[in-house]
Amino acid sequence: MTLRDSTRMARHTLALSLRADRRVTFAVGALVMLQAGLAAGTAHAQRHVVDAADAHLLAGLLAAVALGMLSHALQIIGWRFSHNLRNDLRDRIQMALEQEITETAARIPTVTHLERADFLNRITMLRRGTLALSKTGWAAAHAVSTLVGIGLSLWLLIGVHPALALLALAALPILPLANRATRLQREALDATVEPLRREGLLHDLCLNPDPAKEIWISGNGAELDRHARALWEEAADLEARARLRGIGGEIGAWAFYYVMLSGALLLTGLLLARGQATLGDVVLIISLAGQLRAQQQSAISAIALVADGGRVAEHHHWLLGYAAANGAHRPATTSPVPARLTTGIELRDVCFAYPGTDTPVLDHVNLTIPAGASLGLVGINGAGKSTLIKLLTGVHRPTSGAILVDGVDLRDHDPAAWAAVCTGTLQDFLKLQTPVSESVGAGDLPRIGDTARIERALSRAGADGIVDLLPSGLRTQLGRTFGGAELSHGQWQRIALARGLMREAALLLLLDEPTAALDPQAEHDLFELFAQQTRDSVERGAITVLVSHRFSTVHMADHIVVLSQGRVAEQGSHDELLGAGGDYADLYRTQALAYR
Ligand SMILES: Nc1ncnc2c1ncn2[C@@H]1O[C@H](COP(=O)(O)OP(=O)(O)OP(=O)(O)O)[C@@H](O)[C@H]1O
Repeated sequence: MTLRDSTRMARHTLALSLRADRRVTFAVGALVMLQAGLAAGTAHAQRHVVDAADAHLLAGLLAAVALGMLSHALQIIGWRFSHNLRNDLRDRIQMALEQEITETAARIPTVTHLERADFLNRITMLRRGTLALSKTGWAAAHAVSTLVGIGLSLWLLIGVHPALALLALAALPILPLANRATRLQREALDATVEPLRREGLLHDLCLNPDPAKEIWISGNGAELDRHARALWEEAADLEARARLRGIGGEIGAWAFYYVMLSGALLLTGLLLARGQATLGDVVLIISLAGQLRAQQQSAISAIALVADGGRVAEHHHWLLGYAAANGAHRPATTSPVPARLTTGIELRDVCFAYPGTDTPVLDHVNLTIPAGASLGLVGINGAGKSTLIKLLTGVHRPTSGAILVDGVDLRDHDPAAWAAVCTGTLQDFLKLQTPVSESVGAGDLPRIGDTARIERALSRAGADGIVDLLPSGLRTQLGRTFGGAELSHGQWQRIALARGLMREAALLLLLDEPTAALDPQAEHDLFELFAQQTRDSVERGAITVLVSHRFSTVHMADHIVVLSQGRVAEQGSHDELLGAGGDYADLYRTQALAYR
């Protein structure tokens, strides 16, 4: 944390406050600054009330009472107003910050960062700290106002006796200790991020219907709960100990302050006894001593809040740096995505390792998919098929090597523009719990209301029969979470497939085991349909890539690639691979025998 982080965040949050409501921001600013003079004004008036009464000056007494009342009333009313308005602004600043964080993370191309534990930890620390961030600007304004107020109180104290200025210095040791207390708390909060993320995940497992079924059968619920509770207790314990350590130091410093305050009162008593101070001065000291303590405490809290905002701002700074370094602010397109493919897609010496690992999942893959062709990808579990699909969509980028689209590196295309011409269904598809029309239409958001297209997609995915059985057809709410109709896993998969078929003019159709829950004949029929559509879309040069463990389906593809441990083990047409007599031929014959 640096002073620069704190200042930058204070300026940024005040700018957000202005953006949220200009007039209220200025009004609150004026009220906060007014507070500085009102405390001294009240004490000053009290002194004159006593001195005027002592001297039997009725006019002076009335004027001092009126001034004191006005000053005190403005102080209380101003504080109430500014406090409520500031809370409202703070909520709006916090919302704007949350939005900024989400948008910054969403602008980072690929999803690689979402699979990095350090990124997820940072984002969690940042999101847990948005309240602290949102307070930074107004805390800084409040600190300035109270410091001015302390200055005015001191000026009045010095007027009675210069030694009384020491009362202001007596609070100084509290400042670093209060700062230390918030630092310890923030460090504890940051240190508990990972255990609390684990705890949340474990509890979600028990509350989410899909994993909850397996947990029920395995009888692991109580154990998971115990484990989650232990993680929570560990985190709560760490935070509580940090709070106690912080408070311990502060108590000592406040004790010192009260010793000094007693000394100030004693000194004023002595001055009064010697006739060097008036009764009004004694009242002034008593009043200011109370006010000064409140002002000092307020200034210390405000400064500690600004410092805490600076600590969280360090995570904010990290996120902006990460986003900038990873292309979130790069000019959108260096090369426009073609409207049609003419040569096709080439993987040139592509290697890939998942973030945080060194193991190559794809190892020097060289492969050409001609425009207008269908590609079948086969290989045992873990061979790298889904990873290859993810690289083709731009969800991840090759660690080395390149993917060329009509000869242009995929990195040179705007990731969003490339994603807009890709479609398909992935292995871990979404079960969108919305009305059927939206669950399918979401595959092509601009056409979410195009009923004819939705019906066409459902029919191509063989899901029209499912909708016919639903009580309100396309308007039927899906999923139990909102009291809708529940589907079987295979039916959900057909809906997901229909969603993937919404983009009729896509250049790349990716099907990663899209029909694993369907019987082999249904999968065969569907892929026959897709292969035919690929051939029909010859003028767009669209490519279809299918991952499947069923050779009876894959054999229809124009080109087949066998992946083994991230490498291309064999490739060619079905006939070429059968003729080669390698692993593909063996596995094809084994499956053919099994289905005979
Ligand atoms: N998000 C990830 N982070 C780290 N490693 C991963 C990740 N996803 C997959 N892997 C690893 O990459 C390798 C290839 O996985 P991939 O999902 O591409 O295989 P696959 O051929 O599609 O397998 P399957 O037939 O089981 O779907 C596996 O060894 C897996 O452990």
